[in-house]
Parts: sequence; C-alpha cells; structure tokens
Amino acid sequence: MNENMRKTFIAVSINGLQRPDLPSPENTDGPLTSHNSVTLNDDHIQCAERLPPPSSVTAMASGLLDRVSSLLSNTSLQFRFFGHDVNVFSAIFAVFVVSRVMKLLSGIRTVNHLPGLRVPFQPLDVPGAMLPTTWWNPGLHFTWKRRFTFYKEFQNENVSIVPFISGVPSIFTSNLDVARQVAAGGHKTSFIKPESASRALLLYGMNLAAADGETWRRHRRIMGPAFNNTLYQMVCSETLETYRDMISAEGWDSKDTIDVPVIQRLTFKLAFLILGKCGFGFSFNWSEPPTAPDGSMSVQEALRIVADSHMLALFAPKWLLSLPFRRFKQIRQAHDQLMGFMHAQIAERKAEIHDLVGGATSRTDAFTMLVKANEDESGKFKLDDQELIGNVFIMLFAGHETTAHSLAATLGFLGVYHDIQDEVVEQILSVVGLDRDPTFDDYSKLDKVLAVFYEALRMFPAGNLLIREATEDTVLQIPNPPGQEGTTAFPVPKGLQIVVDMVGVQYNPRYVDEPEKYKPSRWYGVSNESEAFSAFSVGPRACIGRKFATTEAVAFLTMLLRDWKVEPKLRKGESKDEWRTRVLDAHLVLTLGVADVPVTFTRRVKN
Ligand code: HEM
Repeated sequence: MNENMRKTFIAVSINGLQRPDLPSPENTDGPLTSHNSVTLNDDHIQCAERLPPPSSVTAMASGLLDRVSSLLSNTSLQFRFFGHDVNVFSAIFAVFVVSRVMKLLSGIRTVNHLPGLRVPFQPLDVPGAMLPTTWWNPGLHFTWKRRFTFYKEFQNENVSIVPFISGVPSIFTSNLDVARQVAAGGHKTSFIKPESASRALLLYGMNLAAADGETWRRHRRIMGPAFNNTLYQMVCSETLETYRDMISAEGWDSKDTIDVPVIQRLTFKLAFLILGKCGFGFSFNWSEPPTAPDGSMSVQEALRIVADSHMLALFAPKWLLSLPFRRFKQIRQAHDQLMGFMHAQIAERKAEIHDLVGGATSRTDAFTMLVKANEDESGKFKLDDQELIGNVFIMLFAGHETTAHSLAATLGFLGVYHDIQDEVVEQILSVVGLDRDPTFDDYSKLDKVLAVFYEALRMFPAGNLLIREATEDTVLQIPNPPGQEGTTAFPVPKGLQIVVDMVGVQYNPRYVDEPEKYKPSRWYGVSNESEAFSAFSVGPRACIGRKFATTEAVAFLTMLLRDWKVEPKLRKGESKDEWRTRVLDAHLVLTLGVADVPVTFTRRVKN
C-alpha cells in the first residue's frame, strides 16, 4: 500500500507541476500564445525550468515518503477499505497530498495557465514571507532580488504565482498599462484593495489609502483640496526652517567635515518634522525635549513613538500590547494622548474656521485644510471626526518612511557619482545663487534636483507592491510584447489577486533604457505631474502626497548640496564601487527602502 501510494503521489505531483493541461505544442491557439513572444514549447520548458529537475523531485519525494511510511508503519491505527488494511495516518497524508495537487491545478486554471512560479506558499503570506529564500520559496523580497531576471525568465511582463500549500494564486505585473487597469481606481474599476492589504492602514480610522469605491471617492473629494499650492508653499518654507534648525542643533555650523554613520537618522527626522508641521499643523522642532513643561509626554514625542511603533502596533496582537512592559505602556500612553489631542484639535479648528469671516484661517497645514474642506462640504460627502483623524495619520504612515528612504538613497547615489552632484550644484547656484534661500517659485527651475530624487526613487520605489483583487469576472487588455502592436484580452476571474510590482515596472526595459544605471538625466525637464515618472503610481489613485514629497526633497537637497559636498564613508581599503554594492541595497519592511547609508559631508565654502 505505501509503495503504491508513493508511486501515485510522485505521478500526480509531477504531472501536476508539469501542467498536463497546457495546450499541446502543436496547438498554437492556446490561451497564452497570443500575448507571449514565445512558443508553447518554450513555455513548457520555462515552466519546467522553474521547478527542480524531475529526477531530484522524484528522489526527494521518494525519500520523504519512505520516512513517512516507516514512521506510519509503526502505528497500529488501521481500518479496512475495499478489502485492504489502511493506516489512518497514511490515509490522512494521502488526502492531504491529493488536496494540495487539486489546489495547484485549480490555481493554474485561475491564472489562466499564465506561466510562472509553482511554490508551496504565496510569498506575501506569513509562511512564505517568514521562511528563508530557497529554490522552492521565493521569499518576501523576491521582486527585488530577482529584479533583473524575474520577468526575463518567463519572457513575459506578467507572471503568475500559484501556491499549492497555502495562499491564493496571483499575477505579478511589471506592465504599466496593466497597472493602470488594476490599480488606478476610477469609476468603473473591477478591482479593490483586498481587506488583508488595507487592514494595516486602518489603525486610526477609515482613510483615503484604505478606502475603495464610493467611500474612496468621498475621502478623495475632501483630501484633494487639502493638497494645494498653499500647502506646498508651507512645505517649502518649513523645510528650509528645519534644515537651519538641524544645522544648529546637530552642531554642524562650527564644523567643516561631518561623518554621518546612518543618513536615515537625519532624513527620518526631517520627514517626521515636516509631516508634523505641515500635515498635522504642530509646531515641532529638531531638538524638542520628550516631555512637556508640566512633565507629561510632549505631543512631538507621542507622535514620534506612534510613528516608530507603527509596525509593532500593526502586527502584535492587542493582548500583547496590553502587557505591563515599559515600552508597551509608552505606546498606549502615546496613542491615548494623541487621540484626545486630535479630537480637541478638530473642535478648535472647526471653531476657528466658523469664527472667521468667510471661513478664512491663517493656518495652511493639511489638517486644517482638511477640516475646512469638510466643513465646506454638505450631506452625504462629509467625513466624521474619526475619518478626519484617519486621514491625518495616513499622511504620516504613507509619507514618512517613503520620503525619508528616498532622500537617503538620493544622497547615497550622489556620494558615488560626483559628476552628477557637480551638475546639480551648478544648477542650484545658477537658479538660487549663494545670497538667498530657495523659494517655492524656484521649484520648477530646479529640475535637476528633482531628477536626482526621482532617479533614486525609481531605483528604490518605496511603494513597491500595489495589491488588488478582482471584484467580478473581468478582462484585462495586456499589451503585446515590445515591437508588436495591439493588446490581447486576458480573462480574470472574480477574486484573482493582481499585484503591481513597482520594482518590476521601474526596471522594465520597455520604459527605461539601461534600468540598472543611475541616470537622473532621463528626468531632466519632466514635469512634476508627468506620468512618465510612475513610482508614485498612475491614474486617479496615484499618490496624493507626490508634490508634498518632491517639494520637501527639492528644498532640502537644494540647501544641503549648496553648502555641503556629500561623499560615501568608505571602510578601510573599500572602493566606491564596493561601497555602492554594499550600501545601496534594499531594506524592506512595510515599504522598500535602502540599507543604512554612511556618508561624509564636507563644507563647500570653508568658514
Ligand atoms: C517618496 C515618497 C512617496 C512615495 C514613493 C509614495 C508612493 C505612493 C504610491 C505608490 C501610492 C499608491 C498606493 C496604492 O495605490 O496602493 C501612494 C498612495 C498614497 N500616498 Fe504616497 N508616496 C510618497 C509620499 C507621500 C506623502 C508625503 C504623503 C502625504 C503627505 C502620501 C500620501 C499618500 C496617500 C494618502 C495615498 C493613497 C492615495 C489614494 O488611495 O487615493 N504619500 N503613495
């Protein structure tokens, strides 16, 4: 019996993995050929290539079953089945194997036989993400690690992933037209953010980033007007102020050379303070003490704790955070204090807006603009107080890490490429000069400063996975391979997950030549709104904070690069190329960032 089971298992597994349901090589009308540049023969070969060689699967499965069989044969739990003695555990094992093979085959049908990985776990689910990357487990970071090879291997800009133990089948896309169809939102979309993807965004209340459909439209209608030039003027002037504050608080004004072991320490603080000032409307500064004059936790400290513990608050169960540890107590205190404070602030801002003639207020931060836009709205479109708070906090969570990491990567690249740094400084000097600080009006003339930021962001796209789920049976129009006109219809069943792989998009040679090279010149003269630069996503659901982030980046880099030359802080005997390979690599938690960047700043005009 055990020997028979083993043969059956191996036959079923290998047949299942090799996709007997593919059209025969002669039948070129199969569902894949129309938009693939490869023949079905190649297709079969590629699919097989993703698997270990059949002989090794056979040997492994055989070894595994021998061990399981010998273990099971020592047990005496048996029952009669069609005249045979069957061991209970063997039967359970057989049912498990058959159910997994069925899951695999059904998954392959769901993705409409699109070639791709056939793996035990979905890489974005807990087991697949936690287990190390091996030949059978792509791991959470596979889109980064395989950025130069993944889509090339399958000769397709869309690749399926079908798990056979746990997780749902999905299609990963590196094509912008497909991204536009699934991620852009809009009136008639058949795709939503699945609950599992938006849950992480809902800690402080419903908000723009987590909402879908009618709810999303209601939130965008109120959030849209808050992101305007008055806000960007504020972002610009507060960034200049924060830069000056940093220089004096860090003691840089008396030094000519400064070593910064991790530039993220500064960029995270900058991004946090700008969001605190321009997002929440708080008067934060670089060296605010953690406690207020009355001894209680200061608002700046409370917000910093909330920002730093976001991951823990997301993934730790509620009971864990209620344990009496000092750190957890601090997080609870920060959360409660901020909530009370935010509700009081809403009441205060509403009163201020109503008391002033025509609702005009001198405050220009996003929170005040949001409350004002909401007060101007009537009836069913109005957001409640918790939704207003949810939207203020989503700015912190969506805009903090993303901006900070992109700035860190920019400084890392500029440290390596001095010719590019010199070109940018030349533009800064010709637009702004040495005698005044930049203003928001200079922004459009500083396109090379914007370009160095854009190119770093292209290479480390912070919003790296846009996960969507089909709400109904629908059809995607998939562009034919480069060089071939037109599109091919690809049926998508209800429930299928489509993941826009932003790393794949940004490294797709269809959109950028030499994607592995840091070449800011590709963005010279490209306007801030242009969808040619797609790392903020595209369409109606693209990042609402794009100009917020770029205004801050341009203002900060203009001030910093005018005063300081940035260089990589090399280890003993290390070359710049070695530094680049070691340092400019991904660091992935919730968003994609760059590993710790150590740099040295040297004053350009000595004191
Ligand atoms: C370099 C910095 C940033 C990058 C790379 C970035 C990237 C993105 C991307 C790719 C999306 C689309 C996500 C999706 O559709 O699933 C997005 C959405 C969003 N971002 Fe950003 N972002 C950045 C900065 C900011 C800032 C500074 C803010 C706020 C001040 C912000 C607020 C938002 C919000 C609220 C959404 C949701 C928009 C919607 O669903 O309508 N982001 N961002």
